[in-house]
Amino acid sequence: MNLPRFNRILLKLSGEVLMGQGQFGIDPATCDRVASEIAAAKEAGHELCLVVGGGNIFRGLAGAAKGFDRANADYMGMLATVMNALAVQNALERIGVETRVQSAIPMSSICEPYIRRRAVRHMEKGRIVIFAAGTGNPFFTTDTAAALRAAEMGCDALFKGTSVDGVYDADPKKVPDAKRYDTLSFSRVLADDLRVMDASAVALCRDNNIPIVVFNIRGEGALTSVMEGKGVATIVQNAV
Ligand SMILES: Nc1ncnc2c1ncn2[C@@H]1O[C@H](COP(=O)(O)OP(=O)(O)OP(=O)(O)O)[C@@H](O)[C@H]1O
Ligand SMILES: O=c1ccn([C@@H]2O[C@H](COP(=O)(O)O)[C@@H](O)[C@H]2O)c(=O)[nH]1
Repeated sequence: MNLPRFNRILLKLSGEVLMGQGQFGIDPATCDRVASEIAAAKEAGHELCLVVGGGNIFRGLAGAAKGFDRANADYMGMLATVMNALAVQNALERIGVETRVQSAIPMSSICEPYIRRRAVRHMEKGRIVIFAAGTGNPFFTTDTAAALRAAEMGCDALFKGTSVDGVYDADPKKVPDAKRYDTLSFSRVLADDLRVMDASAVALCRDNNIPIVVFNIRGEGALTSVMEGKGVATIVQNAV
């Protein structure tokens, strides 16, 4: 599909994708591949910031289902996103891309605390800012953190790099003949309860008029082609 060219982009990287072919944890080769595609997007003139998920390590809801206190489990999930952020930072810096990690939960020995104006300044200097620890609050996810940071950083679009190639009329992992959309409106996603992203994240993007591009980031070159406005993706935006 043809996507408009977006200048400042928040890329939400699924934690699960960082597992590569594994079942858990962080695959260094996958981090390297994603990093080189991010570097190519930067070279092509995009301004980028990242929010990294934690699903490859720990999800609060899954922890709560096993008996952990929900808020505690969510804090564990947020800590998982910090590990992923450091892994992605490492991969980017190995290929010469300047980065800063900012965490919504201050941990000053490891990274900077989240300070919006400082993050904006880093971006103006051409650094890629990696936002860790989600929103810093339990009962949220990194999708909502991505929408929040996209709004705060004045991004033109939120790209959700995940393990499905767009938004379907039902979960394609459960319904094999689900139909994929090329474009659809925020209100349709919410009304039809399409769960590729949290409703709170979708509503935040709708209210701030930030289009969401959902694409599969697992394939070699997937990020590059979607950044170039090609490839398979679904764009969710306000009805025109
Ligand atoms: N209508 C739908 N269209 C597309 N995907 C859907 C839909 N409903 C549910 N999904 C599911 O949403 C998932 C993507 O979102 P999810 O929140 O699980 O992961 P993520 O945010 O990419 O990663 P992580 O939690 O690992 O950081 C897909 O794997 C897909 O199975
Ligand atoms: O703002 C936030 C963001 C995340 N969490 C917790 O972290 C995990 C991992 O994030 P994913 O979005 O699932 O990748 C999430 O399951 C929550 O438990 C949070 O509490 N607040």
